[in-house]
Amino acid sequence: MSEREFHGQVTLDGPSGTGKSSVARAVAARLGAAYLDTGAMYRAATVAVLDAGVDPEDAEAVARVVAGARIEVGTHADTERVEVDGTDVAVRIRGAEVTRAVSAVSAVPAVRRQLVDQQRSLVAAADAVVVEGRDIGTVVLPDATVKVYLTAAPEARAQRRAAQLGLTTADEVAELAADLRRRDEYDSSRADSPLRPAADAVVVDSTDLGREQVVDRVVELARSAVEVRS
Ligand SMILES: Nc1ncnc2c1ncn2[C@@H]1O[C@H](COP(=O)(O)OP(=O)(O)O)[C@@H](O)[C@H]1O
Ligand SMILES: Nc1ccn([C@@H]2O[C@H](COP(=O)(O)OP(=O)(O)O)[C@@H](O)[C@H]2O)c(=O)n1
Repeated sequence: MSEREFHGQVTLDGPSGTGKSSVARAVAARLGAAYLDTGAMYRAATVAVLDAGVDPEDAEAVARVVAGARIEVGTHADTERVEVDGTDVAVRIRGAEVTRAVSAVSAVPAVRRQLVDQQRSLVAAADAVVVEGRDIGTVVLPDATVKVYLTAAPEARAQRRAAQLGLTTADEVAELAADLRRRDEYDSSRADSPLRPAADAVVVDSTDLGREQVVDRVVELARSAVEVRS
């Protein structure tokens, strides 16, 4: 099969800093597939919550605000479009304020139901798609063609994220590592759709792999899944 003949869904789940976004974009480009960043949707919902002046831990208020927000994301690997009620929030969703609050917002079941519905509609519109998040293989697309769960050692993840954000001082890196630990804990222990590998996911540990090696591995899995099917 040529890479471009892939039809189906590739899911990439895992904690922060394992390489999901960069790998998912590159795999989508290689397969000629659409790309969906579900984390960006939870981050956009968090912008709406913060702008409404609501406490991210107040589940009822969070659900109400998000139900009234229009969250739109693009599905092209090479351009990022994230909007809340028509305002571009693509830069703001990566800021520290949103990162601090996003795990609380995404633990609210009504928020998850709303965004999962939206994610499934976006996926249904694509013939081939790579979707990244925390619960894609377990909840959003349980019948996906290929499921990958990315892991990496916590120190490697913190180093990568620090380099990406241009953080250099030991204090900044320590603070970031603490934030990753806190989010891992929050995302893995929530009652609704906790972060964990699907039973049929292939676990790829990227600690000692370069980004391109991970991309090759995922493309290879997509290629063999289609060959097995045909
Ligand atoms: N295998 C890898 N080795 C080293 N750095 C990587 C690897 N994969 C991704 N990166 C880099 O690590 C940073 C975080 O990756 P990203 O894709 O944003 O992770 P995630 O979406 O899982 O949080 C980025 O700067 C990315 O280029
Ligand atoms: N499918 C998803 C995607 C993200 N999330 C939440 O959204 C947060 C941000 O996701 P992200 O993928 O942008 O995070 P990073 O890995 O980029 O740091 C996560 O910490 C989860 O709390 C989720 O609950 N379910």
